[in-house]
Amino acid sequence: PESKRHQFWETQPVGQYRDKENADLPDGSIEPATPPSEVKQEPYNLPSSYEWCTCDVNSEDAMAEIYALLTNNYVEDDDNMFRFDYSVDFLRWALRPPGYFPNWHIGVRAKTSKKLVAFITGVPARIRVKESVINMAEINFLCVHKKLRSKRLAPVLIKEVTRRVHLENLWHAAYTAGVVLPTPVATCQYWHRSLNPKKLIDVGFSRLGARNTMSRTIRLYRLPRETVTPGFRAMERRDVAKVTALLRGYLAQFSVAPVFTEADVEYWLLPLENVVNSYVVENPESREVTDFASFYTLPSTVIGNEQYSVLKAAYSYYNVSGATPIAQLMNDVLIMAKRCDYDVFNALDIMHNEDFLKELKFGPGDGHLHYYLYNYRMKEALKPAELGLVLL
Ligand SMILES: CCCCCCCCCCCCCC(=O)CSCCNC(=O)CCNC(=O)[C@H](O)C(C)(C)COP(=O)(O)OP(=O)(O)OC[C@H]1O[C@@H](n2cnc3c(N)ncnc32)[C@H](O)[C@@H]1OP(=O)(O)O
Ligand SMILES: CN(C)Cc1n[nH]c2ccc(-c3ccc(F)cc3OCCn3ccnc3)cc12
Repeated sequence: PESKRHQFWETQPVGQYRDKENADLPDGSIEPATPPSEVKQEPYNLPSSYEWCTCDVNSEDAMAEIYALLTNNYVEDDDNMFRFDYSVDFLRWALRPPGYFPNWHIGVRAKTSKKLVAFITGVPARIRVKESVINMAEINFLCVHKKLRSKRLAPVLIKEVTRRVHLENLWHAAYTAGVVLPTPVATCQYWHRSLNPKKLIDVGFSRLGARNTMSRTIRLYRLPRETVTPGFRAMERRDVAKVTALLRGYLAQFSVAPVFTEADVEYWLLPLENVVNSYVVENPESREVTDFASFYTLPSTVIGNEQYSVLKAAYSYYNVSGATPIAQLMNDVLIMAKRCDYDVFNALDIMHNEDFLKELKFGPGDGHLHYYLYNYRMKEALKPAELGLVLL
């Protein structure tokens, strides 16, 4: 894809293909900070029939509009069989972390109909990149209505969120995408573990293996009702301090990872019904919290299937195997997901996930998720196992 031109991305402070020849460029920021007074004060120009709006995530109506735009126009898999169906509760959770900026929830409306036709968001995050801890923005939910595609609206949305992040004196960002852009800091593979194989085959997510019958396949993925690890239970507020210590210690080994405070752990990792599930292993004798595991809930719309309309999917989030073998810990998580009626459990090959994927009968997905940093050059791409960051 090096020959492919990136008219917009070539203008941005991101690793450029042409940098390859320039091996002596150091890793780190590409551009210096700009004095706040020099940051463009007014929004970028939109095509004349569109206008900017700030979406108030505390408003039911605004959330309904955001939900409607995304559920009909957001990310689909390569075969256009599934489309992410982020729930309103999930979006509120994803967009209001401690210290969030309301004006980083950016919409575009058609002036006449006032219809929401595009969206992009940022939330603040403290992320360590190698030895540097950087306050940055996590960019997500970039979406242009299907009817307005290929009109170069995305670069305007990206420049506008960049401008608003700059106004808060922040100069870096992290984002992920299924598409290849200049230039990934890491490229990960996603894996799927069937929990409801019959439904997955009926919707075309999985195919029956040549030498396998349906009943053999159902038996292959069967899970017990009960977890096996003594002290395995749902996380509670009283666990926040111990989970924070456990997680901070664990994430220190990765090249890119969030730096979580107790407030972050309380916000991002306490169970929230239909949004995030989290579990601890508390040693019955010592009362020590030795392990942690979590997943988030992100259903996908099944596009054009009479029998089913939604695929209930769980996504591996942050997991720490301390005293429990990671395959045993994650198998207990699979058992909980199956008990909560999930159809599939997804995971990326990041952190130590490779240590359980094959053993727990995950199969490889058909695409990749690329990780990006804005305004940070990293000459050598990272291996997925060096990544300790999960974006929603
Ligand atoms: C210091 C703070 C910095 C903050 C900002 C950091 C950067 C944040 C960056 C954003 C991170 C978002 C992360 C995130 O949300 C998670 S990735 C999910 C993105 N959303 C979707 O895939 C939803 C369905 N697709 C769409 O809505 C449209 O196709 C979108 C809106 C994707 C593109 O709309 P379009 O109508 O199809 O296309 P044009 O308007 O004509 O524009 C074409 C240009 O857009 C470039 N493009 C395409 N997809 C992209 C993507 N996923 N990231 C970045 N750039 C993307 C493309 O390379 C081309 O530029 P080039 O000509 O240079 O190649
Ligand atoms: C991360 N966050 C930014 C959303 C996002 N954007 N683009 C994506 C491309 C892949 C994945 C992904 C991540 C982990 C995973 F286990 C499966 C995935 O996609 C399966 C294929 N698919 C796409 C849509 N419906 C199904 C997420 C994303």
